[in-house]
Amino acid sequence: MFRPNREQPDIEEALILAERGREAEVIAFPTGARPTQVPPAGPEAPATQVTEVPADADAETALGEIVDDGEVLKGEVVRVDRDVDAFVAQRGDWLADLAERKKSARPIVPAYLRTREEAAQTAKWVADYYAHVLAYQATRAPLYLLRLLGRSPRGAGRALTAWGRWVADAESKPLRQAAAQRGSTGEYMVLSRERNVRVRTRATLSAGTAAVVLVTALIAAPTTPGWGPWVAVWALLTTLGAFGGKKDVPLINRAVLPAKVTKLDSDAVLRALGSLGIAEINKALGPKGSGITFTAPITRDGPGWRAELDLPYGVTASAVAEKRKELASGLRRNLGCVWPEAETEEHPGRLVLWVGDLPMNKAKPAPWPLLKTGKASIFEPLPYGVDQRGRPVAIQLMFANLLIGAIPRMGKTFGLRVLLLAAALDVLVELRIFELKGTGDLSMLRQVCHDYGQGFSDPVLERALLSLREVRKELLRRADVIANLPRDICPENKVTPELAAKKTLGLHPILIGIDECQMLFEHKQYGEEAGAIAEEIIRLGPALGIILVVATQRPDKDAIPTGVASNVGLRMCFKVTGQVENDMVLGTSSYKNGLRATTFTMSDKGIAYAVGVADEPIICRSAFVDGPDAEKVADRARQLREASGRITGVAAGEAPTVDEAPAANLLDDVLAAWPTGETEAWWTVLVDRLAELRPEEYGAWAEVTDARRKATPLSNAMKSQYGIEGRQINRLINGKETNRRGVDLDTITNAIAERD
Ligand SMILES: Nc1ncnc2c1ncn2[C@@H]1O[C@H](COP(=O)(O)OP(=O)(O)OP(=O)(O)O)[C@@H](O)[C@H]1O
Repeated sequence: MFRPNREQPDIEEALILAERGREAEVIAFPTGARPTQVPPAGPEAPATQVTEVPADADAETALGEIVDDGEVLKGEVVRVDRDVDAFVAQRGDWLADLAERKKSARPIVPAYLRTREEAAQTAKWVADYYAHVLAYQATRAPLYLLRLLGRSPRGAGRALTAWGRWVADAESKPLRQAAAQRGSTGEYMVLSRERNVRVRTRATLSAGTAAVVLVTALIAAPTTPGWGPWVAVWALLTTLGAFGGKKDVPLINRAVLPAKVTKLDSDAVLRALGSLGIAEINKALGPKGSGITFTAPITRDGPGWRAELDLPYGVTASAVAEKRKELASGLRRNLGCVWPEAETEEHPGRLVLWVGDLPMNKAKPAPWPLLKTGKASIFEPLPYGVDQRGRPVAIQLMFANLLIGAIPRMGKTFGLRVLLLAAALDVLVELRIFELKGTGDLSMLRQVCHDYGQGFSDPVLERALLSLREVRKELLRRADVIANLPRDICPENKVTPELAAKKTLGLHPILIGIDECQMLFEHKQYGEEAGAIAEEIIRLGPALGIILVVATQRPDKDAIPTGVASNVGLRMCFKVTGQVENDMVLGTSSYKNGLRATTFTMSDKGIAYAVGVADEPIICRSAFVDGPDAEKVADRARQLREASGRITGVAAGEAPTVDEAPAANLLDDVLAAWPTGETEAWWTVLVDRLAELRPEEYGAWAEVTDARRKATPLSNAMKSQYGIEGRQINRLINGKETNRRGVDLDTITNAIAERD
């Protein structure tokens, strides 16, 4: 706003003023095109013409408009919002003010006491802290004792000097000297007499005390145990040692605290922010800078510390998050402990810095809530894992689709399995699972699957395509069913929990999970059609209760059809190596916006960026559910489904399960690969020999290093195709007894005989 002063018609001066820094800048008043008359700021403010500036106009435009009016306006350029502020203040809009203050009101119950877990974590931290300090000082106690002994001669000297000075009444000496210098004989004599009396009394007192101590010692000596004098000498020496201290060398060292129990303080935070190389922050922290404000004291928050602060104007929290490594260096903490985030409910410059006691990958994994008991509902968020602060993370799969990407061995299948197990615990969900690597990581779910395939041979991939075709048909049927339902039953034209529960409508949720989806989407014959159906499911499925979850260890445009990659709502990216893969999984420009799964290290297993799970992207770690536990959960899901009569398809034996069905006969191959002279063999040994025999058929099985996972595809195939169960076989390996599952040669030959 420009407030004219007609006595001095000099527009140039106004322009200079306008150019001179913020104070005199013409600021656009965000009212759109409609002019608003703003009341004067106070009684001294002259009644003025208000020149309105469009919301998007810059300073030059504003001044140009003034000249166009034909008037030469001259005067002080003032900030529009100054008047607005004054106006609001005049109105006494205390309600708005209160509402604003409420936003930053601190919680009544401190964060560290909000839940039982958080209180327990805080108590543990306090206990750890004091235990460390205690142990630290206790181990140094002998050193402190030696120090005291070393200082005792000095202490003895100081004590004797002080005692001598006291007996000799040294403190009154300056007074006597002053009286003598003034020639004040009377005063001097009085002081001398006083001193003599005092010296006599003190000397008598000292001698008396010494006599009492001596006599007591002599009386007590016969009854004192042998160590008594030593203790007395020790006590004397240490007391004298305490008197003999040096100011610059403290007796007791400050406990050196490990990062685990070191408190985060504001100095460390500011030092770290100052080391990021962000000019505005450095300016604010400089001698004439405005400083950086902590909007709340640094507190415990879960197993770590939380600092909340306003960055300087124009600096965003994501700019700081991008420099996480530098921040960790500035804080002298492990990278896995430092998690800067934006406080989304405030402004982009509000930074919440959470610094964990332990790196995320070293923290004890939180137990999965559904591990031992419980059912799930796919309409509710499914328990998945925890975020870096140890807070539970749940993922709402219903009405969404999920894409998971990572380089191999970072926890993609474990994460996928947690979600599939949770979905299996909702009896309404029809599961169609294809584990296209063939290692059997999801094989425990076969017993609850409507459709299941394992491996990457053509029959498995074809089965996966057929399943997608079936789902596509189902998509069309469901669209019809929903369109024909009365409004009061289906008000929002989408599947609800009530509709899903009505068996007759057939609107139960369907979850298709494809691990290593690139095997299917890149297939010469089936890939294109599978990709097209997947896209269709991604776009139309959510409202119709159909969910697609795909995971890949090679996130590129061939592995994931563009339509899938760009339309999927939930995304999880474990470690990847480059920006392209990062953006492929997390969405375009994610890398630029600071979501960098490339910064995860190889030991960050199970840790991923998750987009779409919460309002803002989060970092989370999947619950650790290993193979045996997963088997138990899947068994429980089977029981739940049996009890509610929801076993269909493959699980009910209605449709053929498709495994990595080798082109040749597996039984014959096992016999051909059998180690000469052996009557029994481990599955793992057979897998290696099969891979040698037919690398193209069995090569992938042998790539797996983990013994249990390596054995699974073969043992599963033998069981499902020929009903052959393995057994434990004990072998002496390097002098050590080792137990693994395997099979007897007789079992194989009998099965061949039976077949033939
Ligand atoms: N949440 C977790 N916490 C700790 N370790 C984990 C977690 N999730 C996975 N891991 C570890 O990471 C290893 C690899 O996991 P997983 O098999 O899921 O990897 P992947 O990405 O699917 O690998 P691939 O692509 O080769 O199949 C597992 O053996 C497991 O020990």
